[in-house]
Amino acid sequence: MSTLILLRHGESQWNAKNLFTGWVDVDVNEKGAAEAKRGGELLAESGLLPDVVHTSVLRRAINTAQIALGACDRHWIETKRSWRLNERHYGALQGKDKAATLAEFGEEQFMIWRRSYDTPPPPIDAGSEFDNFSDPRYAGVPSEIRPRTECLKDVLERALPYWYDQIVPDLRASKVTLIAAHGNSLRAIVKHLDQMSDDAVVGLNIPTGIPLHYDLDEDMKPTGPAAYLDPEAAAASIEAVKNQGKK
Ligand SMILES: O=C(O)[C@@H](CO)OP(=O)(O)O
Repeated sequence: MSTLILLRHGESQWNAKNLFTGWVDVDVNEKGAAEAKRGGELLAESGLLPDVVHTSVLRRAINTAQIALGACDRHWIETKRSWRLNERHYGALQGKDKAATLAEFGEEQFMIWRRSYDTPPPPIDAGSEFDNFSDPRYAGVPSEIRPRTECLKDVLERALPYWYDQIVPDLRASKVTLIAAHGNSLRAIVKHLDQMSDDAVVGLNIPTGIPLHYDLDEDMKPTGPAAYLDPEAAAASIEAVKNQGKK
């Protein structure tokens, strides 16, 4: 059996401001750092001590992982990072206020952009303020696959090669494996693991900073339902994520 832990970054500066974030590299705020620390304490309390951590290349996931690992004395473990674990690229919505977007376009369009499986927001304009296309960290990503917007299906398609090539080998080697990533990149991974339908994943929201524990069999299938290490806090945070944008 293999142990996998998924951890969404703690609250970010833009989560708190209610802005669409995507590939914009904002950090966790004070509350987010506290959530990350608590996440690490939960790992220690549960005896789930990671042997390896995989993160995106965005600082809110990188710093959340480091704070959480520090809190359970595993700050020294092997670390791997990939753009394939990044948040969904939010296209032209990056930097926009969620409540203002909801008011301007209406709830149906807002929810299609936020949660539909296969409809991406409009692409971001090249050279606009929150366009990350030429950021040096993506220099090694072929330009034809470097996104200017993404739907969840696109995220799953770019995350799966990393899952199979980098994460599954660690799980097969019996390493307790932590993935520190983002609301939508983790939704894609959960969809894959739990074999959720395209319709069911619309209702899936991931709380900030609370480790989600999976036991996987040798076919990398969950042996039972995944469990949040603090179910009560997870339920409250899921509700808050769900209602973002609404006044
Ligand atoms: O703005 C974003 O990048 C994401 C995660 O914070 O938001 P949402 O939950 O609306 O997909």
